[in-house]
Amino acid sequence: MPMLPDPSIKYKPYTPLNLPDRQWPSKVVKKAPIWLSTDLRDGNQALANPMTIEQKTIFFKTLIKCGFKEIEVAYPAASETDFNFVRGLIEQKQIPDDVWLQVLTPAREDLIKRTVEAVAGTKKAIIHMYNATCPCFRDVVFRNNKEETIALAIKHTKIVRQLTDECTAKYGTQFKYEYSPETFTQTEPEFALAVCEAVKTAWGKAGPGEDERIIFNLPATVEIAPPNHYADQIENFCRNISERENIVVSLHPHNDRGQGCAAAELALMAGADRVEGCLFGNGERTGNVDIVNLALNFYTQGITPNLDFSDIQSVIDVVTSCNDLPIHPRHPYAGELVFTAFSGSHQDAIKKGFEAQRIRHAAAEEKGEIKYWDIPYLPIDPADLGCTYEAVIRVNAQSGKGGIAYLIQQHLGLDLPRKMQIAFYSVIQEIADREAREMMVEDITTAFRTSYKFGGSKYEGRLALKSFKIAAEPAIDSNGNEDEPADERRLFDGSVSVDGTLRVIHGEGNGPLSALLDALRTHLDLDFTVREYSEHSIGEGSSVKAASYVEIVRGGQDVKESRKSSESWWGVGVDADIAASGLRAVLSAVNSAIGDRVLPELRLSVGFNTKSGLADIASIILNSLQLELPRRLQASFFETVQRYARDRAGELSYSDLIELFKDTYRYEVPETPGRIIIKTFKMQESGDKKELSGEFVCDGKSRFLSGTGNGPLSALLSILNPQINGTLSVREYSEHSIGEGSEVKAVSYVELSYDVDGRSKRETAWGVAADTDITASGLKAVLIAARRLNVSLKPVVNGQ
Ligand SMILES: CC(=O)SCCNC(=O)CCNC(=O)[C@H](O)C(C)(C)COP(=O)(O)OP(=O)(O)OC[C@H]1O[C@@H](n2cnc3c(N)ncnc32)[C@H](O)[C@@H]1OP(=O)(O)O
Ligand SMILES: CC(C)C(=O)C(=O)O
Repeated sequence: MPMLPDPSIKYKPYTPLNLPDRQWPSKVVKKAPIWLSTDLRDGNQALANPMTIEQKTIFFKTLIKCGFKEIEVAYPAASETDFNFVRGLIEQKQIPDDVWLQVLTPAREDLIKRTVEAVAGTKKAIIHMYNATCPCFRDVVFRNNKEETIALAIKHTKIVRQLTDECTAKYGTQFKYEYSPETFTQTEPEFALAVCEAVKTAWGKAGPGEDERIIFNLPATVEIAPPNHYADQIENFCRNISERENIVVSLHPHNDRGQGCAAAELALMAGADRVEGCLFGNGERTGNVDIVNLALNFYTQGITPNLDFSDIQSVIDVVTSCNDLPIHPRHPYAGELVFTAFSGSHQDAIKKGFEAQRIRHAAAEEKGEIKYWDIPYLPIDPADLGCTYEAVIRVNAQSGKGGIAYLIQQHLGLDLPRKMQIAFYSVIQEIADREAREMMVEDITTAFRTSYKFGGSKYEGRLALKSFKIAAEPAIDSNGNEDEPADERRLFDGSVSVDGTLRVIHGEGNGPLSALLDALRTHLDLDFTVREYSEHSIGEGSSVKAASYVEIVRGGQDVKESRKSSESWWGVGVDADIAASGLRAVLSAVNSAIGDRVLPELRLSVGFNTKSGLADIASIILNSLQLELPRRLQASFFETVQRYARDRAGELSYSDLIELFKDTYRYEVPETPGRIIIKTFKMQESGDKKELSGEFVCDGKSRFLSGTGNGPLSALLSILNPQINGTLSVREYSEHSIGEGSEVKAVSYVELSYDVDGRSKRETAWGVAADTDITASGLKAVLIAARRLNVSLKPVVNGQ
């Protein structure tokens, strides 16, 4: 059957109340009402499979935990289950002293008796009696006229009074009485008032004390009108019922028009004191009013709701399992999608909102002001309900850069610059479109790591920084201006893995990044310049790290061109050292830029292009012996290599080169009896100095010698210098480890200079040595350098 073109031939509109002086529209509710949960009665009676005693017990405990002080637990006359459940609660003393047990009964003597019996012995009980008062029910269900309806209510109220008085006398149970004219909203307003006046008189003991007041529960049993009509009806009732102070006006909205919450809120403005409803809106048909929704509406107005949903998920779990009904994903406050934004503009606003709020809160904190929650699209802080921000932003093809950047910030701690957000957004968009699915956080972080070669060896790109040193040297002041100090130039010396092979590279620039780019240009033929750079810190205290972001463009363009260039690549780097984070960011961007481009191979070049030749030879030593030669040693060895190659007409293989290195520096070559050998040694503290003592063999003669210095090397020189003609001193020293775990060794590089009186030229030589003991490696390196300098020993006097 189609819908009617003119529904007025079938449905009557509601009759508005003539209340021209209504006050409620300008009232503001400033405190939460008394709440009654009727989950275990109205909610339960609406279930296909009403709850078992076990389920009701679990639910009851949850309601107590949420803070309900009035709970309608059953319709005890309806079933053994309900009756026994109530008895169980009482007999097992499961009811806190401040909680009222409410039970429902129709206006029938036998059923009232059974109901009072159910609660006998409990501390506090509310007997809730109802009978139908509206014309349709009067005529159709009860076939009673108005007088008979009032008489029924009076008679059974008196029965309730008598039975409860007897129960109080016998068991000490304290009673309140609640009466519901069903369905209030469809009852003539003056008749609803007349019935309630009659019931109040019949009850005979309503007073102004908190526990003396009679409860008139005014149900919108079926929601048949807009919420303003309910508010008018409630205001009219409150204004016209006598002894208002002796009455609790209670609301019992249903949700047939989907306006249960609105009706309750307007009716509270109209003067009601109490609300009956169910968690998440279970109940007959479309349900009772949702108390969680109402309570949290109060909360988000800054009003304490007197109910606690700070672990809303545990409440959802109990309610859904006991009711065996799901909660809609869009259900206010509780649905799994209600704190989630998929769409780009929402995500962007939320991200900006969090940033702005952080700043606002910091300022408010300083001024001792309230830190108000004010985030676009999020009326409540999910954390207040025990939810995480995890699901606030979820990404699909409708999402924008802001949301994606938010997730990167949340999960990787990176605050991407705006232009990089745009660049990464297109990466995600492409995947989301192609795969036509939601992008989970892990999809996004993995795409980020893969795109920017970020996050450890697993994501390493074709170029990866292995070690580096940045040195400063004064720049030549081209202006010749002596008043201002000249800027310093930066020298980059480092090793970079290039497609798995270690390469030693050197470069110079105004700063570390341009020095690295210069090194890439020189050694790998990669020409890029930085167009944008930014950085921020991650974390605090000793664990603080720097995150750097760079945008590079092709080199060889002038500033104007490079500013306009539409082709650019972004990179990111994180490191405890800020220079390292910037260098990593450059390599990350370069990795994107080079794609599959073939890079110049590592070759043995001993020609006159010293910059790359020197580095290539250092790279070969690094790859074969794992030795990271200091810059000056590279230069020194390079000269040796060039001489060697010249003597052999340029013929030099990789293995020749390695042998040449070992031979030159006596590296990993068994010690041959030299002019000075250390056989055994001991280091010990001597005041704030170090004392070295040991057995030395000088020109084949064993000597026990000792000396002190600031460290082992100066202590050794203090031993050697008195034995030789001239003076040895350390010009440069460095060390690093090679190998891993128990195989780890220290390698020391020492450059000694040798001054001999009468010789105009000071001689220098390098020594390289490795040992599992770092002191021994340093001492050995000194002795190798000394032997290479051909120091002449003084003659031995008296065995000394
Ligand atoms: C709006 C609400 O939610 S009201 C609460 C509704 N909840 C329930 O009905 C759940 C529990 N109900 C039950 O278990 C049963 O209906 C019982 C035990 C109360 C009564 O069962 P029965 O005696 O078999 O009667 P039945 O279920 O047919 O109820 C209808 C009878 O009760 C009468 N009745 C209905 N409401 C009331 C009332 N509030 N006061 C007095 N009598 C009433 C009807 O007029 C009808 O009487 P009739 O048999 O003389 O025509
Ligand atoms: C018993 C009454 C209050 C009721 O449940 C209703 O009218 O919906």
